[in-house]
Amino acid sequence: MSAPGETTGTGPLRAPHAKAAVLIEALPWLERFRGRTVVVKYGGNAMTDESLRRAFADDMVFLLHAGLKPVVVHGGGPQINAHLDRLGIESSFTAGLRVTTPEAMQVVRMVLVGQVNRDVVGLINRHGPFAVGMSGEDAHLLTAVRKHAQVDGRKVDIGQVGDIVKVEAGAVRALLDDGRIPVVSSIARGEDGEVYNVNADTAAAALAVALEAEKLVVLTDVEGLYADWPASGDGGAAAKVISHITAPELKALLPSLSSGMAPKMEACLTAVTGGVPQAHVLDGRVPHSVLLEIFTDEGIGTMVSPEARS
Ligand SMILES: Nc1ncnc2c1ncn2[C@@H]1O[C@H](COP(=O)(O)OP(=O)(O)O)[C@@H](O)[C@H]1O
Ligand SMILES: CC(=O)N[C@@H](CCC(=O)OP(=O)(O)O)C(=O)O
Repeated sequence: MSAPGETTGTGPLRAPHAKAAVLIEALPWLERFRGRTVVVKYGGNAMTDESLRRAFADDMVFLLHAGLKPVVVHGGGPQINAHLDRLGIESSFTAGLRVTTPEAMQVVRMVLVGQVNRDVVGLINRHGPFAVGMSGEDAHLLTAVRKHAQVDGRKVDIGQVGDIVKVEAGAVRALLDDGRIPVVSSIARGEDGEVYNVNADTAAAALAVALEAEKLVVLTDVEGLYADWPASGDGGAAAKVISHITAPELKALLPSLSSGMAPKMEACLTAVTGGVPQAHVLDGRVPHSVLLEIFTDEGIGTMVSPEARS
């Protein structure tokens, strides 16, 4: 590692200027986002590599020190799958949502709240006393009702999966005002006394709307929304990522989307139609993708905006 002021790479004169240019490029974005809330959905598929996990935690602490108010909503689909497998419990998905039996619900809650949430909080807190973990059940943060999936125009029962009907974000706001980073698991309470499994993209969007966030950032394991999925699904040279899509365009595209992308893009649509100025789907496999998106001129991944950019 080089000491401050030392030069590396392309030459003794250019390197410091290039570094200064990177910092200065961030200035308008620092001015724009200072004091603003950014909700970051951290998908289970983007959590598998240790160095990427550390880079993610660095990014959240960087945002905090830069004067933004980051809120993390995490997933953990692959981690839940692994635990269900170990227990010999079968799991299946309908329209991108886990069919959640009462038995599976216990595992979902245990893995998200007891394992993944703790891991994310621990990673961030290597930097200091910043992250505070919460389940969506805590302080009535997320209230849900039982959801049914729509398959070919039919309502299909998918068990204890919830649709969020109410967000009481007071506890999250209090943490933000105290300079903390709330880390939220996507479990919701029901007014019927049940506990519900909520897709983490959906939970992040609902929270972004309730907090009047400036941005929703969704980290996943692809570059963004591919136009010609599944043909471009290997991410090869021919893969075409949609860099910008408006809410009306996305609404028209939604019925054709499959698997995990369906709830993800629906969440982006919910966010921007609910008043969040921008939602982004980014590649969580790229180190520091959140910082690149927020603080550099060329956006990455797929951006969803309410209307066309002027
Ligand atoms: N049009 C599309 N563009 C990109 N990925 C898509 C598309 N349609 C389906 N997918 C799939 O959706 C996945 C992301 O959803 P998911 O697995 O639920 O991720 P996460 O755990 O990050 O929420 C991608 O890895 C890809 O396999
Ligand atoms: C209803 C539903 O599908 N819930 C998800 C919750 C976790 C999640 O969304 O995790 P990712 O973001 O990693 O996909 C599940 O049980 O897998």
